[in-house]
Amino acid sequence: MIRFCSWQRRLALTGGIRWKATSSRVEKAESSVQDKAVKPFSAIPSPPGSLPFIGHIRLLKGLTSLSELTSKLFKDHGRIFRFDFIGYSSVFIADPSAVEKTFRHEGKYPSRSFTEANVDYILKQRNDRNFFVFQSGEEWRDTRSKLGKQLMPANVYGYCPGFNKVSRRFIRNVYDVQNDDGFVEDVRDLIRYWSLEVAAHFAYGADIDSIKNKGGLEKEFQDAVGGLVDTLFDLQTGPPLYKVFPTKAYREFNKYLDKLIEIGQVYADQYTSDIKERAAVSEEKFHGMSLLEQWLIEGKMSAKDAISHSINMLAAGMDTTAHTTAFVLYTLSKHPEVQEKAYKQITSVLGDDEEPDGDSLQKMPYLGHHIKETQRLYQVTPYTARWLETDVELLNYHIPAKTTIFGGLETMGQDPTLFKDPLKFNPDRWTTDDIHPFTVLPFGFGPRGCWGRRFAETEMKVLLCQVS
Ligand code: HEM
Repeated sequence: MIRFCSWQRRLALTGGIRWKATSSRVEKAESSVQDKAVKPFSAIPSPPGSLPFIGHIRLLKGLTSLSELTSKLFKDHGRIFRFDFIGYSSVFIADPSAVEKTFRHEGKYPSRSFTEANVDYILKQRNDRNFFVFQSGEEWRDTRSKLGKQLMPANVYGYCPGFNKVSRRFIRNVYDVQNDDGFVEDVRDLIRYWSLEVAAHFAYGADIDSIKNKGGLEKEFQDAVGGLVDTLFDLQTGPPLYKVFPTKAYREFNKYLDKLIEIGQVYADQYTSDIKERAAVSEEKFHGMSLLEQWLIEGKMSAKDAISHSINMLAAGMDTTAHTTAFVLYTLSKHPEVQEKAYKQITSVLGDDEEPDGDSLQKMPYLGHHIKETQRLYQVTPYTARWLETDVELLNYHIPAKTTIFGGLETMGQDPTLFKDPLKFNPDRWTTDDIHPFTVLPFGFGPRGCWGRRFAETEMKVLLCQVS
């Protein structure tokens, strides 16, 4: 097994803020639940100093991680607090039953937040509304229904041979950067290459060697995805001045999106040129074909839409999976007992030189528990988000319709009232402990939940098998 150094300090970029609930916080939360009278929205605890229209915007100044701020606010206010921001109020909750209730009220067209409308506005200006993650209402529902078939287990498992190949290449790359003592200092770039290569495999059927192609399209793609995510953050957390003039964030968002579309088109031209000849395929052959090929062959959407959705999958799956995988390897390196258990399970299912496929992966539940436990402590997104069309009552407070409700995943994942010994890394808790299902939701929930969950979990399990 490859030995990884522990890189906790350097990797704790977005999550990993640890704190212990103080008794006053828990008491405060419990007392509010015990008081049965429903209180008005204005009574929800909130940081002081909210100004007209801009609200608490001053608290965002100089912030590099929103979760840093919200962890503090949960500590200060308990399980629910209100945050005012450019004319809107959002509510943050750290209670699994309240998170569940929010999802149960999400309606036919779940929406993540009012900021979706901001992105929708920009896409309308571009006359470019076929990006799945940003779609809403009937348009979103229609797209999602057209993409259902590709999520079937047989289809996802059909990519295992490609995932194995890319994972073997990752290991070879890791060996290349090992030091004389057999340790690897920093594998973040290699993990990002791996996640781009697996995503390019299922999205386009591309076989990319990022190290060999250094400086090529892959690097441009990664930079564009990173840039897009950063500008999205700026667009969503600043006043919508781009409606008045093209702000820097607005121009950059468009620049990165144009770049992604350009690269998607290059991949599409390169890897689907023989699509017409392959149009008559049996169901069995269909599995294992790239997403783009399948969508083009199915013909339920235009080629332009199919290309946009394939870029969307690549972009949505790349950094999320890389981040999670970095921490999966980190927790593996930190906990020899976890390595041992994973190794035993893998070798009890796979023979020498045998590679994992859908059947064998299903016989390795421990790998799933290891991933889930990693996600409990090291979240990609520290919140779930929903914007409801109807009023709802949460934790004895009235929440009016059209309020964004954020579920504090990071806070709940480390809450000692929800997890025994919460800072202990223990994958076995997922078989033994009684855990509320809405406490750890790294992929969100429901019809608007992560489209690529099965892809991500399969890729990571294949990598774990290859690493052992
Ligand atoms: C460990 C890796 C990943 C994590 C942690 C993750 C997490 C998430 C989360 C939290 C959401 C929002 C869900 C909600 O609002 O309920 C989401 C949405 C989405 N994810 Fe992932 N994701 C991962 C990998 C992937 C991959 C590999 C793909 C593509 C194959 C993908 C495609 C999407 C898409 C398209 C959406 C938007 C779905 C919609 O709006 O209907 N994700 N993801």
